[in-house]
Amino acid sequence: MSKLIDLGEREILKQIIPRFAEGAGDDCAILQTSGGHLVVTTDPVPPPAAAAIGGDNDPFWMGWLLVTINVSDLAAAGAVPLGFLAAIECESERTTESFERLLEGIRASCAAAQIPYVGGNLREASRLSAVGTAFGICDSYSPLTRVGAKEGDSIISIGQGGVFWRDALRLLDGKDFGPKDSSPVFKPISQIGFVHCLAREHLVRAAMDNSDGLLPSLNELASKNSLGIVLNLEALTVPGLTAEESSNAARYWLGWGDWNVILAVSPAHEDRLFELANASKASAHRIGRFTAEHPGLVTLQRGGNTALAPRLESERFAKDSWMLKGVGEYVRMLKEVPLP
Ligand SMILES: Nc1ncnc2c1ncn2[C@@H]1O[C@H](COP(=O)(O)OP(=O)(O)O)[C@@H](O)[C@H]1O
Ligand SMILES: Cc1ncc(C[n+]2csc(CCOP(=O)(O)OP(=O)(O)O)c2C)c(N)n1
Ligand SMILES: [Mg+2]
Repeated sequence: MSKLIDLGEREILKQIIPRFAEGAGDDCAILQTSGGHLVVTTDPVPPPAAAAIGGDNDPFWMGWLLVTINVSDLAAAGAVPLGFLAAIECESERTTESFERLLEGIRASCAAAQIPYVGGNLREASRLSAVGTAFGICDSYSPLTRVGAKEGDSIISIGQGGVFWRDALRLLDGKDFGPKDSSPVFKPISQIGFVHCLAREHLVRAAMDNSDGLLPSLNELASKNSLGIVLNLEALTVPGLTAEESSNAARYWLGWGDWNVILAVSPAHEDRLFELANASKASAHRIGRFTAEHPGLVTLQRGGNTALAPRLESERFAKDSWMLKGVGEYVRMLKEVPLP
């Protein structure tokens, strides 16, 4: 009898789930209604980096992250947010003050994402955990999915990369990283405010959020679209780096934590996309392109040097998952993966 760990999360989602659920396999479920497409997603919150890396156990950060994780999937679908629900399990001995900090985090993150916090569930348990559900709508246009990229399309990140690991590594080294309120280590922000503007104008061929990290997301896009991807490491710049840090800029982009949406965009639509991004003060970066060569694979390029992208997975139910060993193992991998 085989076990889930023999398959790993990706194979479970590929081989088992589709036999039971319709339409699984994208960032959101999509339901057609008379008023457009309803877009729905649900995800639990892991131990927030605020605690795991920042050593700050205020439940506010967990509430904040719960919303960002879910809303980021809505952003990837190009949806406009409609409502958020939180199913919370909590110890009966927890103070009301601590419980309210969790709710304050949810409320503040919902306000930042402009999504109303409209309900959820509450029951007692031996430890605090929460699962979010977010609803959105694409009224007069189709939701974005991971499939649809064409050879020659540009890969554009909506959202700045690398800031999470710039700050996280400073924190782990005991250095100053600025105010908690403006760092994605504590207050990660999704791209929900902007991606729908692009979807509405049909400027995007495929999209996915980078919640598992940039490299796994690019691998998934390459695989789902049967195309190769070339990631241009020189395009992966990070603001505010010291001279010492600047040689690691590309590396900082590769891990999870920045909550960006990665797009496939026809070169014909790029000018309009950057025009809209400027007008909305959204951050957009052309970081690579889709190719017909090496379908399913991601190649890293720096000048004339190229190399196959290393494995930097956050796969659940996997024997080699860093999640079994803790975030320190991920930090080690991120610092050590060989790059051209
Ligand atoms: N228990 C489940 N039942 C049905 N579909 C599922 C289940 N777990 C995951 N899926 C589907 O598999 C896909 C991938 O899930 P997941 O990795 O959680 O996506 P994301 O990383 O965007 O949160 C999604 O389409 C999701 O709806
Ligand atoms: C502030 C913060 N940012 C990022 C992380 C890391 N992180 C949060 S959710 C997640 C897994 C991916 O999330 P999602 O794709 O939404 O869920 P899943 O695929 O596990 O269902 C990771 C690696 C963290 N723990 N804390
Ligand atoms: Mg999920």
